[in-house]
Amino acid sequence: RIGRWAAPVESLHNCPCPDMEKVVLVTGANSGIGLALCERLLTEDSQLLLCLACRNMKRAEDARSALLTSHINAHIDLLHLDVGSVQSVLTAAQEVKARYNRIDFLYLNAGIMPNPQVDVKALFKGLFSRNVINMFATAEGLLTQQDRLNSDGLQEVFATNLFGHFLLIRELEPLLCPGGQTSRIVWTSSSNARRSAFSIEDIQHRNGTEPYSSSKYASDMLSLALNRHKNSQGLFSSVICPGLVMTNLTYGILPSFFWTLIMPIMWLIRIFTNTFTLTPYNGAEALHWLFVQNPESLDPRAKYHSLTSGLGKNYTQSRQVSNQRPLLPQTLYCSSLLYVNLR
Ligand SMILES: NC(=O)C1=CN([C@@H]2O[C@H](COP(=O)(O)OP(=O)(O)OC[C@H]3O[C@@H](n4cnc5c(N)ncnc54)[C@H](OP(=O)(O)O)[C@@H]3O)[C@@H](O)[C@H]2O)C=CC1
Ligand SMILES: CC(C)=CCC[C@@H](C)[C@H]1CC[C@H]2C3=C(CC[C@]12C)[C@@]1(C)CCC(=O)C[C@@H]1CC3
Repeated sequence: RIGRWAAPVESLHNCPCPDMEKVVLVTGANSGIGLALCERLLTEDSQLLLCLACRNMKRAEDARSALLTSHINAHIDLLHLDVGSVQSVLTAAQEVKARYNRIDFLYLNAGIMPNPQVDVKALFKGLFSRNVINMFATAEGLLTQQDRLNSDGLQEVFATNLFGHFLLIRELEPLLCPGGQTSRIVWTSSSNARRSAFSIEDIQHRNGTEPYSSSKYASDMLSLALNRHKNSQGLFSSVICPGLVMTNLTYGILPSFFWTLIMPIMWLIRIFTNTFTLTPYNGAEALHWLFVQNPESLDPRAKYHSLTSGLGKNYTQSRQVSNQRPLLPQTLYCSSLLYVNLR
């Protein structure tokens, strides 16, 4: 399995899509940043074949209807995918292989942060420290989560944010870079990704209280490793950070009325950090920006940040992924392969 990447000719069948139409699959496409991305992609390219991969088909249908109101002739497919379930990923990948002959863009956007807790004491202490801007940009030291085991016996955050997506990539290998074309993978990571939250001895973050931060750091490292292994075959992986965005995920941290109350403060903070993108449209900036870039011009070690200035201007900035342990991407990649092959 490890050596399998190029598309066998016999897998190129039953394709409903004309040759020039880009096939784009987005996980977690029914709300927040994923849905905003879909809207922006359809505005950018009306010829797209867009596949919304979602765990809840009612929400997926609603998202498709919303997208079709502004893009009447858009080609939008739905796919049932619970990225946190091994069986669902395998079934969904089979379905994708039956429907399409290639994937041009795979946006790995679905993500969870279960039972988040804000450390109010650390927040107040941070407000009066020199580290205040960094604290607002990265939430360092502010957030913990309570993870649990899923029905596959994996930690839920690891399974959803990282492993399910890695398994999906592996299963979709035959559709990536067929016939020498390029394919792109884009991970929605986070400024909350922190090296110190990740341990190769505890990949699933069973024993800690920052599984979200850990899983996002791991996705940064996996993307690095994918680039090392697959760039020469035409597969390019990128990670983005959407900033702080008001979505269901953030409404799980603090209630929406509280966010509405402190909105003026957040606009003020935006002047100093630019990372308070706040709307899903703004947060999807880097995801959209990558769509229109030539992959060969991208830095494989970069993390692309969606930023919004105090005056509301959106832009994308690249910063280096922090990797102070050069062997980590490789080790994580091999460990993930092991997980996939042991499933
Ligand atoms: N909001 C923010 O400030 C930031 C968000 N991010 C990242 O952005 C990404 C999108 O999140 P955001 O838009 O904010 O939040 P949302 O909760 O609005 O979106 C998350 C999406 O992922 C889907 N999802 C969750 N679990 C699964 C699963 N097991 N299988 C399939 N789909 C699933 C959700 O589906 P459902 O509706 O069914 O729950 C939803 O569509 C996440 O990866 C998040 O970590 C990163 C940095 C900041
Ligand atoms: C006055 C004010 C803005 C109070 C809010 C304090 C905190 C709740 C936020 C400060 C920085 C935020 C942040 C996130 C969540 C909410 C904060 C901790 C994220 C962790 C959300 C998910 C991510 O992936 C990154 C975000 C970084 C910043």
